[in-house]
Amino acid sequence: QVSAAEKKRWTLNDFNIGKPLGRGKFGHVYLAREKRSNHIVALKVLFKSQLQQSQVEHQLRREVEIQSHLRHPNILRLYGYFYDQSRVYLILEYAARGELYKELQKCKYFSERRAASYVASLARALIYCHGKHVIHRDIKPENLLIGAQGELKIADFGWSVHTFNRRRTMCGTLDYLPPEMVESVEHDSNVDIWSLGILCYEFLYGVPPFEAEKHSDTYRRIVQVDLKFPSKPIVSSAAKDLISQMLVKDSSKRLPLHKLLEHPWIIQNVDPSGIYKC
Ligand SMILES: COCCOc1ccc2cc1OCC(=O)N(C)CCCNCc1c[nH]c3ncnc(c13)N2
Repeated sequence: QVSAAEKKRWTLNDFNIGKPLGRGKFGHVYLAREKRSNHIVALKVLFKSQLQQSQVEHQLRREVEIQSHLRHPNILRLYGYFYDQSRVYLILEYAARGELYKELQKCKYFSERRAASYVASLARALIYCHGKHVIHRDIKPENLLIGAQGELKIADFGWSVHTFNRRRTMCGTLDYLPPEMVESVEHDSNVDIWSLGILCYEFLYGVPPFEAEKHSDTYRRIVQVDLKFPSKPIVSSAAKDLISQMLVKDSSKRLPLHKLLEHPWIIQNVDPSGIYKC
């Protein structure tokens, strides 16, 4: 069902623009208030010229289409969009505590309770997405935001499988790609289990498991699943067990997401309070 917000033809005049919230590859994000309802939102402004240059406009259209139908507490809402002659505007839910990667940088690494709570939220969001045949949400830290109650929000529209070539063209990090993607074979929703395992490791150790100086070394470490657990910081064997069950080369043997939610480390550590210190 299409809500009233989605049917309406929005224009820039409907909003008071506030402080900038950050800048991404294709544009800036601003805090904004919709004048009639006084509703606070985030407004992402994308330049058509840049979208055309990178040939991503049709992909953005499809991702906006997908995103506008997703309703989950851990997926950032897209309320609507509009455009003028030079820009595309996305009207988004505002995440009051900002970007997760900045939190991770500040804390260096998270406590096991905080890491387990985030991993459980992401698993629930991914189960929801897979139920709607949406896979490969780009769940690296840069695309995760924190809401006012400390809850995690996936902000990136999870450029779906069609943007696989985006990975090859956009020189983004390989760190989160599973073997079947770096080896360019077809992949399914199990890629998200791998990426979540990478993220769980990075929450606990502060760095992704296969990080290396050169792309070629990261590539080799991924395809060989060269998984090592440093002695510092001290991490429970339950956490290592979970990560080891997710970072498995054979995608059909990775721990299914609903099983992850029953794993002892998740059961023992999830802290729904959302109040975390470093
Ligand atoms: C094609 O685009 C798809 C949608 O992508 C985004 C939607 C919303 C976003 C960020 C998005 O992409 C990443 C990006 O632009 N940056 C990394 C720069 C801005 C960082 N956000 C900062 C931020 C703070 N409180 C927020 N509440 C809601 N959204 C936010 C933010 N940002």
